[in-house]
Amino acid sequence: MNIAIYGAGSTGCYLATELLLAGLDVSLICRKRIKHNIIDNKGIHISDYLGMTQSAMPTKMFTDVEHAAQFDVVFVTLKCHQLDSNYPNLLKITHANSSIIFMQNGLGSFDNAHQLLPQRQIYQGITPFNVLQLPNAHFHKGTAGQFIWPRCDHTLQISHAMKQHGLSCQLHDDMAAVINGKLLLNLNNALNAMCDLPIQAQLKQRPLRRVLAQAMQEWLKVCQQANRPITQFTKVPPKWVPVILSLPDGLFSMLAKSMLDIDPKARSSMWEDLQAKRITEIDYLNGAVVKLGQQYHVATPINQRICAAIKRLEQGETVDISQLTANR
Ligand SMILES: NC(=O)C1=CN([C@@H]2O[C@H](COP(=O)(O)OP(=O)(O)OC[C@H]3O[C@@H](n4cnc5c(N)ncnc54)[C@H](OP(=O)(O)O)[C@@H]3O)[C@@H](O)[C@H]2O)C=CC1
Ligand SMILES: CC(C)(CO)C(=O)C(=O)O
Repeated sequence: MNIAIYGAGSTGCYLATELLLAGLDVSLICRKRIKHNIIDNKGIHISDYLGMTQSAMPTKMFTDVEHAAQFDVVFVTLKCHQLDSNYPNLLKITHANSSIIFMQNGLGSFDNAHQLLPQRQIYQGITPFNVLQLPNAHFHKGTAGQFIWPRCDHTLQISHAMKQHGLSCQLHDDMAAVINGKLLLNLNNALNAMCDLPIQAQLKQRPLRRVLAQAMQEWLKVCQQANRPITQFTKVPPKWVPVILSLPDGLFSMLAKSMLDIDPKARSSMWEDLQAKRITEIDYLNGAVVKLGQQYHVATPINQRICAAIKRLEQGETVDISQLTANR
């Protein structure tokens, strides 16, 4: 089985390293700057918030698909808005028995995949933790979790190889529920980017927690109305997460120890996007809640305001976050 990571950046390089450490054949399809960085630093270096460090060199690295082989499994770790233009390349580097696993956050990014990738096994996977790209081909995992993939023949083989090397992943049968559950957590990406604080410091501020709680309540209402199942990612069921977030500081720190037990420097990927002046994934996160809210007649005023604020930040304008937190 040969594996490719298509669009290897933060999460893709981290994933590639875990798979290489499991003894698998893993190639990257990546930008020239990533390839040269990995060569100059003699491999990809990963670390995590618990002190783990590991390194590995990809089997091969391609900066265009013309010279790439056909792969049995392709993990697509592009940003949401980069998918549409890359379907022809994904078709070229796969065959009729390939599995293509899309690892994007949020909803709606791979709506066109089934039509544009005929005769391919198409799945969605999830990275439930944060990865920060540091200098010298170093990728740091700042929060807890394991890669989550759909159960299929290829992921069963990968999971087996990982287990044999002391690594782990989770396989699920109902990825739609997992995606809905992950979106609940990703509703914090925009707020984290806007307040410009590490996630841990942000969660210590009750007004910011209460805005997040309201954004989550809106998504939970949409899920209920639309009959969408939602997987539990936290110690408590999804409907309790906004309740706990809204508690006064003392009670929150007591009850939400695991939420706060993260790298004190970890930030959301949207914070990284705004810092790098890249377009964000807001349309697929809070924007997806607004869109489904309209479809199912659920009001989503907080998510609408968050989307509008992020759009202003994308345009280089400033945003006063106290307008969102006022009276909360
Ligand atoms: N970062 C994180 O902590 C987490 C991210 N996620 C999700 O995972 C997905 C991927 O995020 P992330 O890993 O941060 O994204 P990155 O931007 O770090 O990685 C994507 C990479 O693909 C490159 N790329 C784009 N087009 C091509 C192409 N045609 N050929 C080769 N390379 C290409 C990008 O280059 P360029 O920048 O030049 O476009 C970039 O290096 C997102 O949906 C995100 O929401 C989920 C959990 C955590
Ligand atoms: C892990 C988490 C929820 C961290 O914010 C994330 O998915 C992201 O940064 O995109």
